[in-house]
Amino acid sequence: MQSFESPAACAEPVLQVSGACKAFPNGPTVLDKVSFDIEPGSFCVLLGASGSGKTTLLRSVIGLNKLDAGSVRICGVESSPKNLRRIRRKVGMVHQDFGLSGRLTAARNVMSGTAPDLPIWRLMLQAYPEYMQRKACSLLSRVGLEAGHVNRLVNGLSGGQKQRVGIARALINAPKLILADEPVASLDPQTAQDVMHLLRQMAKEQGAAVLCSLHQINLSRTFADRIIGLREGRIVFDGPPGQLSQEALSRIFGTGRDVFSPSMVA
Ligand SMILES: Nc1ncnc2c1ncn2[C@@H]1O[C@H](COP(=O)(O)OP(=O)(O)OP(=O)(O)O)[C@@H](O)[C@H]1O
Repeated sequence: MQSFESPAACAEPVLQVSGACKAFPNGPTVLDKVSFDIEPGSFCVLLGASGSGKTTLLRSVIGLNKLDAGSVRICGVESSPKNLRRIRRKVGMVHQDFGLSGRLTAARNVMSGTAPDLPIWRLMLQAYPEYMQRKACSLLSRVGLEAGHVNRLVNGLSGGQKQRVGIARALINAPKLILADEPVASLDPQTAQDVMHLLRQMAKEQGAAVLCSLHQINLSRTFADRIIGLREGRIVFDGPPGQLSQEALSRIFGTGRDVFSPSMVA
């Protein structure tokens, strides 16, 4: 089996999801035999309506939800409790609600992304090595945060600025895979476009694959290399954006009245 330390790590698929099944106690099946691989560097959108299982799938990939059946491998290593620390070093996360500490500065939030590699005392004292501070500043500059905001508390930043910080934090460990859960859901349409563009550009630059959940059809078409359509926990479409026909959209979203509501189109 390939180890993370090997220079050739991740020549195989970055992510392999195999027969993933999940149901919550007394609830319906949320993931139903979900299987797919993601190749290095690919920008893959997980497209589905609310409740289709996108968040559950992303949480299962990183081991936050335990699967009832099936497996997840990241760079060939099984995502299991005993491997969790190693796995998380290879994965960056971008959250819908940014997942930042509002009372910490932008730079400190970015450095907190190095948690799996730092001794706990450094995290508690917020005592980050100088090279890490330089790296955080460099990333914040690359994601377009103005220099004057680097040492500002995140609470004082706009939504778009916060998500730039979130992307910089996801990148600080040079991940092979970025998991982004509805990363632009709370942003206005123009900022959503800008942030999606940035996420794609930064991931491509760094050679990271992305699995990004979205419910906006236009954003998926614009930014994805590949779209996986999820409906009621099943994959009902898997292909490039050019193949996302009206019929495929009906499979993903059904034919209900709100299928093509304006809120889906960013
Ligand atoms: N911890 C939980 N306990 C019970 N049911 C849950 C739990 N988490 C999710 N669910 C249920 O699983 C289903 C899928 O939820 P999930 O959040 O994965 O969907 P989603 O596609 O991400 O939706 P959204 O776009 O609204 O975030 C929903 O019916 C939800 O109510």
